[in-house]
Amino acid sequence: MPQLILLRHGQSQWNLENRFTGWWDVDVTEKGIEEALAAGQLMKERGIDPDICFTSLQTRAIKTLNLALEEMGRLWLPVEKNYRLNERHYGGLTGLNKQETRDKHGDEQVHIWRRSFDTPPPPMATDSEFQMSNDPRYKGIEVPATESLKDTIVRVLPYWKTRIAPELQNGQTVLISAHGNSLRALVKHLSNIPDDEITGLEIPTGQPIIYELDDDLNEIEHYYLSER
Ligand SMILES: O=C(O)[C@@H](CO)OP(=O)(O)O
Repeated sequence: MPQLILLRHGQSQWNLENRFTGWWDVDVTEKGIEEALAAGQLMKERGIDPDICFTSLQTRAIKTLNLALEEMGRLWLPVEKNYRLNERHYGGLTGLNKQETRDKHGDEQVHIWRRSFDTPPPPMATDSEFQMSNDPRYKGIEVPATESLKDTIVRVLPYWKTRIAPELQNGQTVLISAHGNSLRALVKHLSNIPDDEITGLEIPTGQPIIYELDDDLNEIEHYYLSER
């Protein structure tokens, strides 16, 4: 039966500083490194044995994957990186402190920006210091100015359908190292979660989530590996 492992990157520098991050490329912290190593150790202990891995174009997810794979003795596994697994683009909020933004705009407005299904944050200015449009990794890709969770789902799902699902259907065990919102997109799809419920799901950093799937990739069950 196909098995899928979802892993959110370990704590990032801007998770620690409580700043809106999105497509800005921050590294993992010391704690994030420890979380990634612990995730790898846990997967190794429990006999989780991926055949192929997918990740985003962002350092925090790539590094988490590499640290976990090293711990598992699996640095040699094939890894495919794609911007479609990136975090949701946080638009003009990128770089701002989440608490300061609440103090300025109110809890309700910030909650809408963070957790509404289809209301995107204000767009990022073209001359923002956090603009990623000219970053070489996004050559040929239209970097969004902002994204809602709905927009993120629209970008993630075609990649799931064309690249990831076929690997699972071929009997490969797949490990995906990604981000809070790109993983929400996948979890929503896999577990059939309604629009108004998925925004309430908080995915912890560095905790492998196992999806056991049937041959049509319908969920049989899912669980946090640490809880089994
Ligand atoms: O800042 C971000 O990019 C994300 C993930 O850390 O935050 P949020 O919890 O608001 O989706």
